[in-house]
Amino acid sequence: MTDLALAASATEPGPAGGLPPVIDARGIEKVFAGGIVALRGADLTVTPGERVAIWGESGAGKSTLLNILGLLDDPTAGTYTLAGQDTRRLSARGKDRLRAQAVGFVFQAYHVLGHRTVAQNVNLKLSTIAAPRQHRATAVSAVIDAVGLSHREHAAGATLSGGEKQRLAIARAIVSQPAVLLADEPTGNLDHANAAGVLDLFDTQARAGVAVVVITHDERTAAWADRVVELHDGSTHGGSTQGGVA
Ligand SMILES: Nc1ncnc2c1ncn2[C@@H]1O[C@H](COP(=O)(O)OP(=O)(O)OP(=O)(O)O)[C@@H](O)[C@H]1O
Repeated sequence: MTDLALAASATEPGPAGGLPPVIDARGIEKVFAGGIVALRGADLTVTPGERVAIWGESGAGKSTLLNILGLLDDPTAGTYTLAGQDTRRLSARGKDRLRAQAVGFVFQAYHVLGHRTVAQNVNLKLSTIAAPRQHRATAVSAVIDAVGLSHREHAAGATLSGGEKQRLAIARAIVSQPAVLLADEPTGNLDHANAAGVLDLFDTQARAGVAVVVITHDERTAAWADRVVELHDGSTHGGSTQGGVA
């Protein structure tokens, strides 16, 4: 388990008697400019090591919720505690710091830098959290090995296959040992074998205590999750296992 996940689980046990949630979002509303209501009272609690799929039709608010969970956007109402920190109390800089330390992102479109090598892509994430320079090379090599890309460590990102790009994106997301991994359609561009490889890597993270939250339209990915949370018109169904807040 990562330090942040441990810190989050070191508080009182949750209402259900298990680990307290590392993600605890309640009554989340998001109204965009022009009055567009994307979320209307969404709830989501996720404990360390849990694998949660978020499922819902186009426009249901899935990406909006993921952006809020990843501190890329603020809710217009509701409370959100991430890794034990009430995000309403954080400055913009505090949110940047918590995001860099606690959250790893994986997107459908990979967002790999094509002109940088595999190792440089991963190393960039470590520079965002100011990791000690003497530890970076070892940490970078270890995660590149963990995702099965050692033979491509010095290849340019642009030369990787789609499956390799997504494994690189996962290496970059996990190198900082986040408490939470947030993924938006991570298997959407991949064939069955590569999608299964991505889910295997997520399993390894979950077993290490990382909370994994995945937006998906893919039934295999939904079947893989411990829990499927349905978003419908900005509201969650099954967002919490703890005390009926969903
Ligand atoms: N920046 C924005 N400004 C205004 N409206 C937005 C903005 N972002 C999203 N929306 C609207 O909020 C609603 C929810 O969008 P969101 O992208 O969260 O849905 P989604 O469930 O992820 O959809 P999809 O599966 O198609 O990606 C939609 O009506 C969308 O048009």
